[in-house]
Amino acid sequence: MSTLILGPGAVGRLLALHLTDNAPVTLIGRRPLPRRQTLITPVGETLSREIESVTAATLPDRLVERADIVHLTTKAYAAEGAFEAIAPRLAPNTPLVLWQNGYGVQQPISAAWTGPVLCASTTEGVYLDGDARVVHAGRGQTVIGDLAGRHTELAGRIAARLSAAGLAASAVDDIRVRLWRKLAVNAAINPLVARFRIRNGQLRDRPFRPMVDAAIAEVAAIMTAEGIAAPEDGWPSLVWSVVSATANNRASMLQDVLAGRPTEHAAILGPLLEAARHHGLDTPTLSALHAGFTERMPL
Ligand SMILES: NC(=O)C1=CN([C@@H]2O[C@H](COP(=O)(O)OP(=O)(O)OC[C@H]3O[C@@H](n4cnc5c(N)ncnc54)[C@H](OP(=O)(O)O)[C@@H]3O)[C@@H](O)[C@H]2O)C=CC1
Ligand SMILES: CC(C)(CO)C(=O)C(=O)O
Repeated sequence: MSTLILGPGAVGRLLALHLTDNAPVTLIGRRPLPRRQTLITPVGETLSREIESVTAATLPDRLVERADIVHLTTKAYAAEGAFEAIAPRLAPNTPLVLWQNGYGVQQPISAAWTGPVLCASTTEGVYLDGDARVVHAGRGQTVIGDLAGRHTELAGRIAARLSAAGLAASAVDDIRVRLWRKLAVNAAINPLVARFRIRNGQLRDRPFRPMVDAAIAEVAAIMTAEGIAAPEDGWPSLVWSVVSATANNRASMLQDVLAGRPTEHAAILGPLLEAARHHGLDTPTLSALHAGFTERMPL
């Protein structure tokens, strides 16, 4: 049996380099990658492995036939298109794990795919350094579950496989809540730091602090309406503690903007705005941030 990893970016290669010692792994990307891939661990050690890399067009039948799991590790905006390119060739009961941030692809792909669809939410921190190196900047935790709570045992097996490979993971029965909570924090931080091209910690200063507070208030109202319980100390405390803990970070959305790549604003702000519309809530701050990404309007 073998593992297919669709989307050979930072998360995809982190998984590949950890899982390859226990089972054959293939990376599927948009272009061939060097076979020899190197991981820089959080303590600065290097670990190199030979990993087969193909594209959807060159993916051989022998690998599709043997695949017992697909990890989908593209950005949210690319996930559905990437999966559609290989889905017709997979056995219809092949388990799929979605690693995207936000809540943009989890529902449509869960509804469309015939096999079990698990969602992963991770706090691992990882980035690419060229085509042959991936830097594991910070260890995190991954939680895995499916939206309907029908595949708990499978989620447990996948989490155990990841943990055995060195990536701490556990199965959960409330993955929807976990994804929304992460989205809530990302929505209060990422669009603002990307819009103003600042590090996370600068949000604590004027003129940004009131903007974060306004975003948090809107996010909190949406979470309440969606039935997502607030964290014990409240949303402001959670968001400001993440800002402090990541003060020196250039958040992922800012890195995308600086690199001229598309951002994941639709997967992060989109579901919040849709929920706000559904519940009749006003979202001037989140709407202006969303419009800034989609229409290039001033905030
Ligand atoms: N990096 C991190 O620390 C964390 C990331 N996440 C989430 O994980 C997801 C992946 O992030 P990350 O790994 O950083 O993103 P990257 O941009 O590093 O990787 C995405 C990969 O997907 C590839 N890709 C795009 N389209 C296709 C396609 N049609 N077929 C196959 N491959 C494709 C890209 O290829 P190409 O090089 O050709 O563009 C790239 O290799 C995101 O949703 C992110 O928010 C969550 C927590 C932490
Ligand atoms: C929490 C935060 C904002 C840390 O930078 C993050 O998850 C990201 O960069 O996407």
